[in-house]
Amino acid sequence: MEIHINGLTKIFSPNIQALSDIYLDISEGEFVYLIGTTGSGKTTLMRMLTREVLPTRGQVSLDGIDLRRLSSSSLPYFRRDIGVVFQDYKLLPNLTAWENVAFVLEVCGVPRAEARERTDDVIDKVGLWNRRGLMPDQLSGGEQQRVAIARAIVNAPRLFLADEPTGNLDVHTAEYVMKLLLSIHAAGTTVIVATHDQHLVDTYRQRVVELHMGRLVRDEREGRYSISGDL
Ligand SMILES: Nc1ncnc2c1ncn2[C@@H]1O[C@H](COP(=O)(O)OP(=O)(O)OP(=O)(O)O)[C@@H](O)[C@H]1O
Repeated sequence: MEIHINGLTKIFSPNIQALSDIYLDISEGEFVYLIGTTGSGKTTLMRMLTREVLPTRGQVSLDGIDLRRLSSSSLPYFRRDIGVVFQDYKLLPNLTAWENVAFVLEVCGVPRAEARERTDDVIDKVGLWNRRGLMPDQLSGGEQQRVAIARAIVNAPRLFLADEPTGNLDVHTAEYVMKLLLSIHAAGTTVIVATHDQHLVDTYRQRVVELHMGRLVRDEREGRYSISGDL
């Protein structure tokens, strides 16, 4: 999915300007880290890509569609193309890990046999096959996070947004999750990862966009890391 952001500004209240005049283009299939200190506007920017937050000024277009022009009836269809893992995983507490993922396909009307197969595949991919029958409160934080990732990718989204996907994870699990995100990228999905984890950014190098107090202060495209390990 291709993203064009033009003069984007978000003012929550007279003294809270979360984003100031952002210009940013992201091509189909790119991987972008969104970095910046706490409160710099990363989450606000991502929530504007899903149209949860509307601009005060400026424009966000995905694949040439100006999000302001989307009708509320077309919003759910538009969002099916976007996989999201935000800090609150919002897993359904009364469904197992497997059911949390399958539920997405059920809502989208995918035939049952196909839904079962796709859910099995993705649960296996995130390394939760042996945990698939457990309820969210029986899973560790890192396992819940991987259920959230599985749920976000089961519908083969064209854009994947992750807010601090490795926050609170040990080094080993963080690495596992990161490789998972790189494999989603390798399959052609546009990926945006908001993170404070400088180690991650230095290890798996990709385009880096930095915000500071709502302004875009850095955009570096050099030194890509690919899933095959080439730098
Ligand atoms: N719904 C809201 N109402 C009012 N202010 C908000 C709202 N959402 C965000 N803000 C403010 O906008 C600014 C940017 O917040 P945002 O969550 O986008 O930053 P962030 O870079 O994601 O921070 P963190 O790294 O801590 O998650 C902050 O000052 C925040 O308090």
